[in-house]
Order: sequence, then C-alpha cells, then structure tokens
Amino acid sequence: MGSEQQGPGQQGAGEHLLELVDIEAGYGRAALVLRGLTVRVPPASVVCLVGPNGAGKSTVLKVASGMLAPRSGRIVVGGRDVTGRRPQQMLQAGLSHVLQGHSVFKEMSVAENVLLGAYTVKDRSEVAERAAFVRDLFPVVAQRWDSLAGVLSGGQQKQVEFARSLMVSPRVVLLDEPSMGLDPRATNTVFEQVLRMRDAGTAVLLVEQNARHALETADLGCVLDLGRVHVSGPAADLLADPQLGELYLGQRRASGSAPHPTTTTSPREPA
Ligand SMILES: Nc1ncnc2c1ncn2[C@@H]1O[C@H](COP(=O)(O)OP(=O)(O)OP(=O)(O)O)[C@@H](O)[C@H]1O
Repeated sequence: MGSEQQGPGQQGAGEHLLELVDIEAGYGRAALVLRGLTVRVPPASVVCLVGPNGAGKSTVLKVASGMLAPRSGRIVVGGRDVTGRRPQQMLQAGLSHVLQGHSVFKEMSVAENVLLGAYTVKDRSEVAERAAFVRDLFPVVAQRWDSLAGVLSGGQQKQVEFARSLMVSPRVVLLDEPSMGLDPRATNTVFEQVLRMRDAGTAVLLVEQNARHALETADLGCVLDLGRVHVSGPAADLLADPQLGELYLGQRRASGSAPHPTTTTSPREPA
C-alpha cells in the first residue's frame, strides 16, 4: 500500500467541525470494533468512509451520534469536547444522524416527517425558517409537501430523511449508506443532494458501500480496515491509487487479472 496521504485521518487538529480522536469502541463485552481510529471533518466538506464489510464504518457514525459510547478517545465538535454525551445531546451539539435503511413514517405526510426533525426546536419562527430552507434545498420535498411519504419513491424518501436531518441546523450530517436499495438514477440524485447539503453549509460524514461513487462525490476519503484508518486523503488521490483500487474499489490490475467482484470485498475475505 502506498504511503499515508494527508487527509482526515492524519492531518493535525485545527478548524474542524468534528474530530474523532483515537477512538476505541465495541459492542458489549465483545472485542473492540474501532481500534484507535481518528477521523476529522473540516467545514464545507464531504468526508467518505469506505472499506470492507465489518470494518467498522457504521460504528464510527454510531459513536459520533452518541448511540454507542466509546471506551476511550475523544469526540470534539466545533472545538468542544462532547465525549460521552447521549444522542439528543449530540444532536444539540450539531451532529445529525441519518440511519441506514428507510426511516420515513409512510402513513404521515412529507411535511409531518420533515417537521419531526425539529422536535427539539422550540422557536416556531425558527422552525418555519428552517422548513423553508429545506424545501428550497430539496425541490421534491417542496413539491410533495402534502403527500403521504409512503407514496414517494425510495430516492425521494431519502431526500425527506435528509430534509428532516437538516431541521436542527446541524454542523455535520452523518449519512449511513444513503444509496442502499436505490437504482442508479436515484443514487445519482441522492449523491447530488449530498453535494447540495455541503454547498449549503452542512458538512457530511458519509458511509457508503458504493465506494467508487462515494469517493467520486467526496472531498476527502478514509479507507477503514479492521477498525482503523488504513489510508486517508483527498478522495481523488484515493481513487487514483491503483493498489487501493485493486483492494477496495473493484479495479482491474494493469496485468488484466480479475478484479474483486464488489467494491467492498475485503482483501482478507475474498468472495
Ligand atoms: N449492534 C451490534 N452488536 C454487536 N456487534 C455489532 C453490532 N453492530 C455491528 N456489530 C459488529 O461490529 C463490526 C463492525 O460493524 P459495522 O456495521 O460498523 O461495519 P461496516 O464497516 O459498517 O460494515 P457493513 O459495510 O457490512 O455495514 C462487525 O463485526 C459487526 O458484526
């Protein structure tokens, strides 16, 4: 593997919105899943975590959103140490988590689903302002505002989830596999919306099975393996690294030998 590149796993602490530093975390008494992992999210960026199944990508997001307390390490949001806080406190600190799978309430309207995201916001004018903001950012949300969420397509429902996550004006949105179950066209739209969120001022920490597409979208990337950052750097550099491509992105070797069959196949666990 090429030498470590400058990126979210290696760069020094500075003006970052989110810093996960030397995190060790696991489930119950089971062995550690994250083993000294450091990831930093700068402002106005999309940072993507890729790597084999079981590397710990979703676990990173659970630690960041307070769903799983780390055994050691620090979580810093906007320069403030928030290690050990619960999910609602993490939300108030500025970390909004869009979980894997679909989480819209199908029997409720798009409006009701989106406004649920503002349940911690007491100021009604702030809620109205924020609703106008997300309707502007996600046109389909505005167009289908009064529709039942259950009649929307999978990609449209994902945008409702994005809109809901932005209702609290988060500093960083944590997105767990937003393209899961979507067809290529809907996947393209969802990735375009990820960039719109970034451009509108919310940084994104993204976990994706679709590693190539995610790195093509992201500014920075981290390849995780065995609960550590294996290599990190500008996403374009990771994409251009032939060895990373062979191991994690399903690229063919120059010699023409067969590629790994999926973008996430572990070099340790050939399919
Ligand atoms: N709730 C849980 N309880 C116990 N073990 C868990 C739990 N969630 C995840 N794990 C284990 O933690 C490890 C890392 O899982 P995680 O979901 O973070 O990996 P991942 O890199 O996101 O993989 P995938 O791409 O398959 O989702 C795996 O071995 C998984 O079995």
